[in-house]
Amino acid sequence: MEKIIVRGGRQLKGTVKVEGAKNAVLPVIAASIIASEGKSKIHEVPALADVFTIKEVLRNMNADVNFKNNTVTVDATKKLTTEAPFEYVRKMRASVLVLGPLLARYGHAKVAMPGGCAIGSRPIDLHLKGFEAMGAKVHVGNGYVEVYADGRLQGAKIYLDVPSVGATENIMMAAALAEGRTIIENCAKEPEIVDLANFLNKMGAKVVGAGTDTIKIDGVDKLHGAEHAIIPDRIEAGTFMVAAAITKGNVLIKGAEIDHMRSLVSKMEEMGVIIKEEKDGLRVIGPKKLKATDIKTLPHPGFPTDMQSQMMSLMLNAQGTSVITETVFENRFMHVEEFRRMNAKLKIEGRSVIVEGPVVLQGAEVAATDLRAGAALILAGLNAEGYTRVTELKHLDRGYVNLTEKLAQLGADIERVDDDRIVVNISKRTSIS
Ligand SMILES: CC(=O)N[C@H]1[C@@H](OP(=O)(O)OP(=O)(O)OC[C@H]2O[C@@H](n3ccc(=O)[nH]c3=O)[C@H](O)[C@@H]2O)O[C@H](CO)[C@@H](O)[C@@H]1O
Ligand SMILES: C=C(OP(=O)(O)O)C(=O)O
Repeated sequence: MEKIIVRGGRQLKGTVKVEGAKNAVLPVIAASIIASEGKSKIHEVPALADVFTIKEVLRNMNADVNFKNNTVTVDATKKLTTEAPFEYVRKMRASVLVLGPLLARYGHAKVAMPGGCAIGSRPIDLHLKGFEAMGAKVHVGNGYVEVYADGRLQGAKIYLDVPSVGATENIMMAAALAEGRTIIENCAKEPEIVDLANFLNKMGAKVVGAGTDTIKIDGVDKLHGAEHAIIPDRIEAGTFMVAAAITKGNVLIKGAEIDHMRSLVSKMEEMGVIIKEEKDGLRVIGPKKLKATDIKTLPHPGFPTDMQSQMMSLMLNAQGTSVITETVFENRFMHVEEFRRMNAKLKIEGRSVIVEGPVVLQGAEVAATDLRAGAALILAGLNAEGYTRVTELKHLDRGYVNLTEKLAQLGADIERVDDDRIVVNISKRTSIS
């Protein structure tokens, strides 16, 4: 079995470069299939398992997709098929993002219905409600969702009950070719929404308001391929920020975009972490003692749910009681049990977790319950006694490129092994002073 083995106690120092954002690249690649003319060239693409999955989804539909040197080229000018089977959606829920583009271009799309996952039930009712408002018919059956329209979709006013990232993206892409104006109210405001809108506009779409809570899209007749560079991954950047802070280290995170991470930066500063803006990124310096704080996950610009478990690792090292409240996903505390295996003092109360710190974490064999939980357990291992062995790495590989190598370059004692070797001589950590 593959696992990552971390021995705690090393201070991280040096520079690490952030990859392009997973949550931006997936919708952008999906959007590229709306183009009936010309190729799209997408730069700063991270070599993630999810990127390979979306590439296979598109190839399976008859698009030409190539991925080389962090650039993806898509030629979708041939007639595409309009189906994404379960084998892809099972691997990655974001496969549902082809619904909007296919519906816009062909008036038909059929995609396996995504189930729930380790963080919640994750319905797609708001995506479908948006399509229906634009005149599409929706049929759900036999594990598939099928959407179809007679003729062009019609622009509509759509209010989202919750500012769903995926629903905003799917509706924005469908509306790009609709007749007339679509207005999405209470939409998501994440930086990845802005990146998608920028890409669509380069393709010839007319999208305004991305990054605010109302987006207006004036439909056009067709879109063409475009060239675009993906924004930096704010969650990968945040993960390295926590790694620096937890090890009392000093790390320059190149490419980290402070404007995308204000809530995280301010919470980490509250905990005593020093964060300095430099020309090409953020320098993060861990304090001798971390202070406890509270966080509540919220849609952007609130605190991101995708940083919740990593913050739990940091809080376990802080002086005093911290409280984490998860409001975005109803079940994103699976990692609590794994942290407990490492001697963490955590109490779940409804949608909150009470974190008692500081605690001397002990290395243990733990499983990544989702991709961010995997990262959080590695972070905890960086300052734990002895060896932490993290399994279920398929989750981690969906969202992080070479995390082991990058942390090792910063000085962590970490390796990824592909066998069942038992680590003997479990040494005590060298203390981080
Ligand atoms: C590929 C990608 O970009 N993934 C991100 C995206 O996921 P994703 O787009 O799936 O997340 P959403 O913003 O849609 O989900 C937010 C909340 O809305 C609910 N909901 C969503 C859609 C819907 O039709 N009905 C409904 O009730 C969800 O169950 C969840 O409770 O945003 C999440 C919230 O920031 C992040 O954690 C994910 O990393
Ligand atoms: C939950 C996440 O992603 P996804 O929506 O792709 O599952 C994440 O990136 O933390």
